[in-house]
Amino acid sequence: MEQLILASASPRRTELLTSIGVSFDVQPADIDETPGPDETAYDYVERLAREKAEAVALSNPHQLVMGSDTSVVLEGEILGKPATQAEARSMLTRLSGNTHQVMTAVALVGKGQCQSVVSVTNVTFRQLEAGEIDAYIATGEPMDKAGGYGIQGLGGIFVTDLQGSYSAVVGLPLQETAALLAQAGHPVWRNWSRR
Ligand SMILES: Cc1cn([C@H]2C[C@H](O)[C@@H](COP(=O)(O)OP(=O)(O)OP(=O)(O)O)O2)c(=O)[nH]c1=O
Repeated sequence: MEQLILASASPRRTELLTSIGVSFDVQPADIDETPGPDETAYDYVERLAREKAEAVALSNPHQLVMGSDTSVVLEGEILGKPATQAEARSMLTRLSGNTHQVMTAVALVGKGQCQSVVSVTNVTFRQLEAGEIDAYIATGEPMDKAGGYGIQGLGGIFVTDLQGSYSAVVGLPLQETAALLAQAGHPVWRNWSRR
């Protein structure tokens, strides 16, 4: 198959895509991530995933390129990666005791075409104590993650319920990603070997 390029700087996405037996190159995309004035969170993550893939496809026209975006959405509001510790504190305080959505889009660009999917997962946090929020921020874990937490790390102790795709919360919905690749004529299982 044509070489697949993952247009992402996220170490979680590299790990997740590797875990389903796909081989690929990594080429992060640098795009403007400002939401449009009336853009819904759903449309926003889909557009960003597509624009990341398209940006990298420009210089790799004969390759398949995958882009993805994850946003945490609370009452319709997009919470991206916190820029400061104060912003992380404010996000975690708002997520405390509430249910939010994690929206992760994946887009696959090849031969001038783009296919995309959006996965929506409901995640519920218990009430968080102010002291534990501060201790969590001091670990550094929130800073490169949408919504200011990592479910796969220390942040896992905040989660009381999850409805949807765990892998999508970490950064890439595995079922949907494999389905996109299969649709493009590259079922992931063709590369599987004994392990
Ligand atoms: C909610 C949540 C997000 N995240 C991460 C996944 C993504 O890496 C990040 C969301 O930011 P993104 O902007 O989607 O991705 P990124 O900037 O890390 O990488 P790129 O745009 O180059 O693909 O948050 C977790 O690792 N665990 C979680 O529980």
